[in-house]
Amino acid sequence: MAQLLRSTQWEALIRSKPLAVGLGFVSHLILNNGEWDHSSHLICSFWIVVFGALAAVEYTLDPSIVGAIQVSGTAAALYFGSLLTSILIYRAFFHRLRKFPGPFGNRLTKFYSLKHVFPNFRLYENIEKLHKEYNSDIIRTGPRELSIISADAIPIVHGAMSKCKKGSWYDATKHIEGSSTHTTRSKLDHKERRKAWDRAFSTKSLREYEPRINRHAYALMTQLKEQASTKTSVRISDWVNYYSFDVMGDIGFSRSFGMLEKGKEDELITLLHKSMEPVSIFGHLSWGLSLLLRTLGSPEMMQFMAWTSKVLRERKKIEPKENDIFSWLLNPEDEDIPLQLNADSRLLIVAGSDTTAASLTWLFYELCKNPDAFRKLQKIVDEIAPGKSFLDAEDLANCPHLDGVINEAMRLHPAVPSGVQRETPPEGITLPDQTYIPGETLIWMPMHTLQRDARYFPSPLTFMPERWTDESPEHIVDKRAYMPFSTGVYNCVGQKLAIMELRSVTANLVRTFDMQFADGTKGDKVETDTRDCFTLNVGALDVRLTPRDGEK
Ligand code: HEM
Repeated sequence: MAQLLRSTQWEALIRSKPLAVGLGFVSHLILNNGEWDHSSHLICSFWIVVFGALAAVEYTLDPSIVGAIQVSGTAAALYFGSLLTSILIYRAFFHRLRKFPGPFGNRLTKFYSLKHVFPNFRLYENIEKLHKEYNSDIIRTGPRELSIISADAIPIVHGAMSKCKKGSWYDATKHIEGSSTHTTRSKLDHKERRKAWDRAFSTKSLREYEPRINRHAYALMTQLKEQASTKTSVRISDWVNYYSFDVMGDIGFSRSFGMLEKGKEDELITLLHKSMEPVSIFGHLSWGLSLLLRTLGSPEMMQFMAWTSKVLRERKKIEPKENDIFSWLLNPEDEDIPLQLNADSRLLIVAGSDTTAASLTWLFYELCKNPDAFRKLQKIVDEIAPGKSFLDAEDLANCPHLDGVINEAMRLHPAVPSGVQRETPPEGITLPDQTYIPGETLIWMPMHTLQRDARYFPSPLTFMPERWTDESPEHIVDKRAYMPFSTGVYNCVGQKLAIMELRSVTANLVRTFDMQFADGTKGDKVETDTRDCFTLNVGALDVRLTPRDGEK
């Protein structure tokens, strides 16, 4: 072998600089086709093997470690130099998205987005600034990625007939837990699996869950009364978290997580939030997130996944008296739990708890910030079933002003603020204004920015529940721009349940208490500590709750 390698031709080939440069260009041609985001670990391993082997061969020819490192190092420098030069020149000047405005750095690499993530971990705010800076509805936020804030584009990107599919972002944890109904990128697989979820959230099923929602909302009020009687400051953001977790435990798995009862931050909530933290930094850098999870891993994510699978295993062993969500998802004939249902158990808890808790926290923040809106809501709620000690879902099913408060809080503070990733079909899409978006482009439509756009919601930064009722409908120009639950076939399956929860907690809280920011605070932590981790990790909200005279 060594003899063979020692032939002059081989020696020349191994040390050939033009060859290393040429291979760099060829690699770019290969990498430019297809999707490699979740193969980054394989590609890196391949490079390590190739350049390691080159050093080994060189050592065989000339047994000098320094020489071997030099030859391999030079080849690597030339190879990566030409690969990177080729990629950067192509992305900067020849890429199919070159006509779209945006920061130059974002054309070259998604790493540049990290600049927009730090220091506040709220990418959506910084993307909004970029739309303003470039005065454009469409900006380039990555080499093959656009951010679009046009209501006209929503049906084409997200609508029921859209040809767009979910982008590579959804595959980040596929190697660990397979795909959930939410993360599967196959339209057919999603359609099949979504049928069971739709049954779990049908009107009939929701009616079955109602008493359980009432029970937990009642437990929340009882705990808050206890807190209010002994403390001048109640961390309401924590309490709504306990509530939303307990509801999910009960309706999802027929068990209580007992968080309202314990009344303290459960390790699981900490775990969930920690497991979502890498997403705040790498959320928009799919291959980076994938590489991170495959190399360094995320112990918190693994622990959280192990816990949700355990919850599901325990649920499978019991025969609940009342149907829960997993009554619709589990097949009693399956002996083992299919991997995909483990992913769905995590989906249910993440999608159903944090989003609802974040929405409630922001809603109470807005009510404290706008005392007139608080009093008006209180007055309206007082008129609903005045003789009852507790308002249940049925009492609250028809109160447009209450719904206006909820919609307005979710308009200003959507729980998924950066939107969701979609990818255009190979032939591309054409927007109503005739803008052509080429194929295989990743698109984000940030709800935070769309829902604060004065073209669609005049006086966009004003908290105005009346825009959703007969009182001030002219303050909604284009309702399509309101999509906190997303829209189309992938929209939130739990939205009706979420609305029931929001109604129940909001109405019962305002009729039981007067509420204001805790002394010396103005909800500042919610403003400063909230992080965008796909869903929001909301900062703490401390309020003063005063039981009302003649409280119902
Ligand atoms: C205010 C509360 C909520 C908000 C703002 C919200 C928002 C969203 C959004 C934006 C999506 C689309 C995600 C995407 O396309 O990547 C979604 C999907 C989903 N949500 Fe919600 N959600 C809320 C509450 C809930 C609740 C209470 C549940 C369940 C009990 C739930 C279960 C789901 C599921 C299963 C999906 C995936 C649906 C699919 O892909 O077919 N959500 N949600």
